[in-house]
Amino acid sequence: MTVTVHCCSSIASSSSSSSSSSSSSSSSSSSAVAASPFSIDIQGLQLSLGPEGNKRRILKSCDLKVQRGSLHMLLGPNGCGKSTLLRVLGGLLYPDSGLVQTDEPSGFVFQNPDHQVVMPTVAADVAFGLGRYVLPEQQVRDAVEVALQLVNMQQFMHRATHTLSGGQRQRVAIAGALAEDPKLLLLDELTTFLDVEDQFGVLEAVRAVTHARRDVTAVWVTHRFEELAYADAASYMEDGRVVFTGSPDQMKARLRAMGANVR
Ligand SMILES: Nc1ncnc2c1ncn2[C@@H]1O[C@H](COP(=O)(O)OP(=O)(O)OP(=O)(O)O)[C@@H](O)[C@H]1O
Repeated sequence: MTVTVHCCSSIASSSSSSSSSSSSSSSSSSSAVAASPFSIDIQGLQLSLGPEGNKRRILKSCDLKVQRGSLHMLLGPNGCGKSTLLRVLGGLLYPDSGLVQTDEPSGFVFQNPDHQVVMPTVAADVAFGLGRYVLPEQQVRDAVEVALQLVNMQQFMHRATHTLSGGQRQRVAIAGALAEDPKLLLLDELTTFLDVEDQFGVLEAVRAVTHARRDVTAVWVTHRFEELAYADAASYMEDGRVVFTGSPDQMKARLRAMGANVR
């Protein structure tokens, strides 16, 4: 039997892709993740995707460990499986086999903030996700304020979202995820559409969150090697598996050895 574990609960998993946004079910409790320094521990993860009868193996015996409270970057060529791995980490896809242990809950932020920042004002947008819980108004207000402070956007609380820059919108999207108090922030190519100033503003915000809240881990998918300057550690994926994990300097050395132009 293959056992897939998300945080402290285990799921017996024998088949692949599902698309639930909730990442775990109840059952036997284990403190394996809470007691370990790793917020992510993946071993031998295999996942196939595609139409029934024509599935393709996307993740191939993939291993990954990520230190709790770190900003961990995930790099690799197009199509190597970075986003798919992120979706497994967030419980949006279930592996065919392998062990997946992650802190929970997780919050996603995607490439295009226009798909996530949907409310007319910043405060309403950050509070949006909290709408599915029954919470006192003051608690929602406090959560919104704290989340906006974490990304240094508190002064924009009452601004109309359509007046924000791309980077500011990304930070609002991150605050929206943070308002739900995730332990894992899953960030997929957030800076693709941003100019340099916004790019580094968003990175600063994410790094500040992981440094202020040592129980929050961020996994940041990127193609931009200069962003390694903000990472605590990084992994490189190729063809469905993680082939290297190291410090930002070790990653840069590896990329240079592969012929990449990395300063
Ligand atoms: N639902 C799906 N069905 C079939 N194949 C899929 C599905 N989702 C992703 N794939 C394939 O899985 C492979 C990995 O995709 P993924 O998006 O994870 O790569 P990536 O490393 O994030 O790429 P990029 O850097 O271009 O965003 C690709 O070949 C993609 O076509």
